[in-house]
Amino acid sequence: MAVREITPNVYSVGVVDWDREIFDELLPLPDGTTYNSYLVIGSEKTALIDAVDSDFEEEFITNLACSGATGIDYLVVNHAEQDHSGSIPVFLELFPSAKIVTSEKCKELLMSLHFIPEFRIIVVKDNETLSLGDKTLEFMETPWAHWPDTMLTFLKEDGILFSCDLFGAHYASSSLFIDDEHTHYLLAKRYFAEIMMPFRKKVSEYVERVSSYDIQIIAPSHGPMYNRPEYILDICRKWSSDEVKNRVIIPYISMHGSTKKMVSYLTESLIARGIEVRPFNLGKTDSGRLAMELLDAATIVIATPTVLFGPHPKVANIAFISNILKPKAKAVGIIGSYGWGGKTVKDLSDMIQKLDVELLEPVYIRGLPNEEAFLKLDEMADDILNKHKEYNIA
Ligand SMILES: Cc1cc2nc3c(=O)[nH]c(=O)nc-3n(C[C@H](O)[C@H](O)[C@H](O)COP(=O)(O)O)c2cc1C
Repeated sequence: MAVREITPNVYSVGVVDWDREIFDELLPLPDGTTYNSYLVIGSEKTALIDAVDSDFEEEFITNLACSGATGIDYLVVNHAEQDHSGSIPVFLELFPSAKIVTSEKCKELLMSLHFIPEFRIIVVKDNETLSLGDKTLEFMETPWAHWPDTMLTFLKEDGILFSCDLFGAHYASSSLFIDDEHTHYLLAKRYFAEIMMPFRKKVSEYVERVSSYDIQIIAPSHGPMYNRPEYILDICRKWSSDEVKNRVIIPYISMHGSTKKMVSYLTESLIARGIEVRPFNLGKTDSGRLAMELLDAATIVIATPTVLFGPHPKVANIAFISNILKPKAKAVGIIGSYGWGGKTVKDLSDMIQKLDVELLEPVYIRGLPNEEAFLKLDEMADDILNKHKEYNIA
């Protein structure tokens, strides 16, 4: 991506990864991503904010050469993850007098992840400032958004918050700023659900903290920048709250149709009670879409047949992922079908121990669902409705 000016003497020098389809070998990227890097040229010193993935170091170095900067004194590293830090070793070779400016925790990580020598690193603390002459950088420690090392950098004179992974979105775009908030919304939601949901209490704290600053632009490390910061601050405030919707999601697998009949029946039964429902066939759904729904649903009903004495592996995988993503749901139900025996309900309950949820009475039946099974599913729907009324959402 070409070097572009954001405000006088502040440039975007990052790269676009149009083709990336998966992140962390786990998260589908329907719209690619970007690795953003920003150059701040002060009257006395020049700082680069974050670097890019090592796959793009050639393009990155070309961007720096085209930026017009005569030298770079500091590389501010907000976060040590390799998609931002992978090109740091090459950068340090090309700019032998540049120093890395980062948090104590990030220093440890950079030294172990990239063997960066300690003498090249300056550690800064929360609220510390660094003068570049007519421009001043202020650092805010924000651990666990989403690694323990993370910090944000605020360029005071221009009101630009370099927010690293916080407020990001995986969105390959040639636009510097968001051109369509509607299109962006779902990508930001997917990103938040996959990356920030487990740390939403921290995110909530950080949203309030940065809201007290006079921010004109938020410049994240993935996706376009925000020249209307309140848009992303407002939605992150909502996503990081405890607020849930009168909605049930049903991740399911069915090999031969019995569990699917139960899912279809429960879906209709919930709709008849005025509850929104979203069944997810785990044979087809991408995990990011499911994560997005996990951000809103008050209840999760996991539906699986028994396979080799336990839940179907695709369902077990989603139960495991839900357990670590820590969605906001307040209740969980288990339904499904077995042939001769096993411990599916117990195994699944054990897999979601980290979730602070009420467990509904399971409906786990032998073979095809009969009238009695359908009555039990109606009872589960009644139970869900009552709970949603208790939560004041139905
Ligand atoms: C590969 C395979 C393994 C199975 N293992 C078990 C098992 O360990 N215990 C059991 O009760 N049923 C087992 N079953 C039977 C299914 O749980 C049963 O047929 C169920 O009704 C299938 O539900 P579905 O139609 O939703 O796929 C197994 C079925 C298959 C295909």
